Amino acid sequence: MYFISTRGNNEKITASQAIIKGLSTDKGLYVPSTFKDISDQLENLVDLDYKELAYVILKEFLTDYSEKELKYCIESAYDEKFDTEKIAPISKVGNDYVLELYHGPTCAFKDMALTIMPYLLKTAIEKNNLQEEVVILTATSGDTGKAALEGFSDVDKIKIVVFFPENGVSPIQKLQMKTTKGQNTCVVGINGNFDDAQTGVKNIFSDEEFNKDLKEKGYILSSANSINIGRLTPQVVYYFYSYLQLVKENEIALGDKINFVVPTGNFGNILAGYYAKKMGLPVNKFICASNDNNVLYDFFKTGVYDRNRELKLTTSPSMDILISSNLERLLFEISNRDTNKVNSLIDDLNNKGVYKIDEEMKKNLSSFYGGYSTENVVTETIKEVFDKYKYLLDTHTAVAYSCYEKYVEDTNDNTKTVIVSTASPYKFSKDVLSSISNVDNNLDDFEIINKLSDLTNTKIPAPIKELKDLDIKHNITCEKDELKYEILKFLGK
Ligand SMILES: N[C@@H](CCOP(=O)(O)O)C(=O)O
Repeated sequence: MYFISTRGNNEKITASQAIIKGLSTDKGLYVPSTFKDISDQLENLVDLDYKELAYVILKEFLTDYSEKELKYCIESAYDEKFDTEKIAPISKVGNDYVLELYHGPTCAFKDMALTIMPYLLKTAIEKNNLQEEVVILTATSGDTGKAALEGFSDVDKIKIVVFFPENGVSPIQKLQMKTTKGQNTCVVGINGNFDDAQTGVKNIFSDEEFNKDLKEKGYILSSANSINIGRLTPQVVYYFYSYLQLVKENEIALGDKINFVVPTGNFGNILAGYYAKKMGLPVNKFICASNDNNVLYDFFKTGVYDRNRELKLTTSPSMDILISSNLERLLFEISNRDTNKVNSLIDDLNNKGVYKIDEEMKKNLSSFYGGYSTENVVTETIKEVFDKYKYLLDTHTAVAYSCYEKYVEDTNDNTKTVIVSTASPYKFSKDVLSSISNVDNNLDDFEIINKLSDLTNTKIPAPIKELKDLDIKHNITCEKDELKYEILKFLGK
């Protein structure tokens, strides 16, 4: 197994090299050369715990890591940093299942990969005898940033710079990032949106002169976003894990197909599920749930991807995205790996902001269904689910839940369904609280959190509770064309 680019420049590199590089030289994304079908092994995997299963899955992708190296990375990641031994527990809500991916150190699904990625990258640095220090650039709409900062804080030979939209994340997400300790961390709020941050970072990756200059100074760049396969591949694990949990608990029989509903922004999470399907996981549909930024909904409906619209700020900020990076990896697969087609579509996206896939590619989208939810529906859903089941959804999971309700209404599909819950409701406490009760405008963020806890009888996650006592460590803002300057300033160059 090796990694190749979605844009077909004939580069073939190992997993550890791809993790160091992040993005391919031709600006494409690295994809696995093949997918190993493990459907005939599923029966033997039912009783494995999260770590054991992570090894079974990851060894099929990260083939240049030895068993010892991979097990070390897995053991170091999935430990008491998570507040449950299950790591990714499932709660039954009505007839459906909610896969809770927010039990890690920063209370969002990004922890599922960003707790292991620092170990994978450190091992990669050693394996490849890299002399330079790695500078991780991360664009975030709220969740990736903190999870990456937490994972890479004070890791030797690595520095991390996070760019977030100054006015496009929740107050708690912002506080989480700004209070990050670690001598090697830098957090910058930009006057722009997430797409500006992500495009800026991608442009820096492909700026030959800047990269050459950094290399002379002893640095190379990498990414902690899901464009990096070191981020993406660990996310495949929880799709298998949730399926096998349902088998173990006799909710489904081995081989039954299930649906997954995934709140989606950058398309990394849902793509990881699609990769699991390519490895033989029995999946009927992936329901791709968007908020008011419904560019993906339109794409699945019409085959046209059109980012020429205004980005809306919503109560589910982590999904406030119009350029879904990982869709390029899906284009690669649905075109049967035709890199000419991928290049032409991406050229159209870059030059005109819009592309249209052909009928053949559209046919290969049959595993997906696109849905979206408006702000009012999100609010109503949080209330409805809490009133009915006493289960508290965060705003992103509420988008998923309501898209699923609409899907059932449209299709009458009664396949068992897992709703992927991507964040703790406490990260979006004001919007969650105001969905179920009146909120006094004079309350500060922590009074809101306490009220939410009292009212719903749910526990405030420790990493959020402790934010109150932490000092602000980062207070930089910049314009969207000043990213390079901020990086150099941080590096002291
Ligand atoms: N939702 C993200 C945006 C970046 O996505 P990623 O999965 O590619 O890191 C965020 O919270 O930052």
